[in-house]
Amino acid sequence: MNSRSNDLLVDAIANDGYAITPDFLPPALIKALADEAKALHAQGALQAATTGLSSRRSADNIGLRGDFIHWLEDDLASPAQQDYLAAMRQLQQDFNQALFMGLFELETHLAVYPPGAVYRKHLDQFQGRAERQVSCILYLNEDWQPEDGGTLRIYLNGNASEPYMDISPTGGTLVTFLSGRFMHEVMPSRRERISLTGWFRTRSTSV
Ligand SMILES: O=C(O)CCC(=O)C(=O)O
Ligand SMILES: [Fe+2]
Repeated sequence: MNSRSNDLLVDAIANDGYAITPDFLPPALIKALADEAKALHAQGALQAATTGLSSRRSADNIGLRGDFIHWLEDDLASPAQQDYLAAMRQLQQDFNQALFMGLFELETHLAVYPPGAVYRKHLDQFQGRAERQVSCILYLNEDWQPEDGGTLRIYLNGNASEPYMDISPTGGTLVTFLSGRFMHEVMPSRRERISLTGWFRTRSTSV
């Protein structure tokens, strides 16, 4: 990835609040990250994701959010994960230099959505806690076809159900958007759907 593509991304965030960047990372790296997610899933090492601040999935939670996740830790990162983290550090620096965003750290997890799983309409900032500033979703799916479904639906006008835009989770595509501005939703897919999702944060604003 070159800095010119980051320039376009940063400009799009400044102008529109979101950016869609195909081929953010090279295909070999995307494949390595996808293989790691699949291996973790096969080992049963992924945890059922939860919503809000709770850490346990309840029966009705699964209808809200059906993915399985693995949080990345800097000191345990594989070489492929380190390459991803380095690209994200560069992006963080570019955001801070161009837009004075004061981004301070990245929290990130792998996510596997089994066929049919969804993540219902939500905002990535938890109520009363504004540290998550920019949501960054990198898709890891090879040969995703339109009929596979699994689009990310981003609502463009607050809580209103229209207008919206649908983005296919094609491997290598990075979607970034302002975490506090856009409600969004993961639609069901007929294939397993894999991603690496990160949030750039500012320092805690909660008291
Ligand atoms: O995977 C996606 O397209 C979006 C995931 C998401 O909204 C989240 O993890 O908060
Ligand atoms: Fe989200």
